Amino acid sequence: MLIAVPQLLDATAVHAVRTLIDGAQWVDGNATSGHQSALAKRNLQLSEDAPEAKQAGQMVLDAIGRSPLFIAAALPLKIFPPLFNSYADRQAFGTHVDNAVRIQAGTGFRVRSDLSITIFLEEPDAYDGGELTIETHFGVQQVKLAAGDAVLYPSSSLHRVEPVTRGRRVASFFWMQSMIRDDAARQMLFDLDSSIQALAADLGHGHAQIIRLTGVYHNLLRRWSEA
Ligand SMILES: O=C(O)CCC(=O)C(=O)O
Ligand SMILES: [Fe+2]
Repeated sequence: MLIAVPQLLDATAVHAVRTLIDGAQWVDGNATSGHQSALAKRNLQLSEDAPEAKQAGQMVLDAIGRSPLFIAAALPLKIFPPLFNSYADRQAFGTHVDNAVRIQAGTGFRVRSDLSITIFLEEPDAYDGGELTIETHFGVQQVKLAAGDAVLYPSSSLHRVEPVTRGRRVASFFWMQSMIRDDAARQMLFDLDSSIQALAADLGHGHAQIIRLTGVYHNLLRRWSEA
């Protein structure tokens, strides 16, 4: 399932993150790749332990913590510290799936990648190409969103970044272990939650049937989640 999260970062946050990272030192993106990805990957990344990456990463974590849509869609258990990448001059990332387990250098913090996210940090009209192309059960989807918008997608899906032929594409990306490992189960919980929220807006959270449905949501989460 692909889920767009519009304006996960507002314009002020995008500007603050870009100001920090644009002045930082970028390195060959293969620093974080697995063997298969390394063959396909041609881009630049901020080094994981660059102070700018840590500070900008914290801004991204603050933003996702404030987004009810992100939380409802991802149901995150563990989040790999946000990374930042950039593509220009025909750089691209060929078709791959993300490594199943990410281990943070230095700390040994381990995250099973259930979900991947790309947060676009450049306006789409500032560059050509650079679509995130994701193969789904409903066919191939191409994603290129406004600065500050994000897309969540299963880390298990084949995906690639198309060559950037003009300008520069800048993004934040990272992986998450969800409380709900199974994509279909997570999608059902998200649909149920979204419908409950929409009904509650009409009928009020105190409505007896909304209370029952909210109970069903939590009881499914209790049954299925790792916490
Ligand atoms: O830049 C992107 O949107 C995705 C990057 C990616 O697929 C990866 O680093 O594994
Ligand atoms: Fe990837």
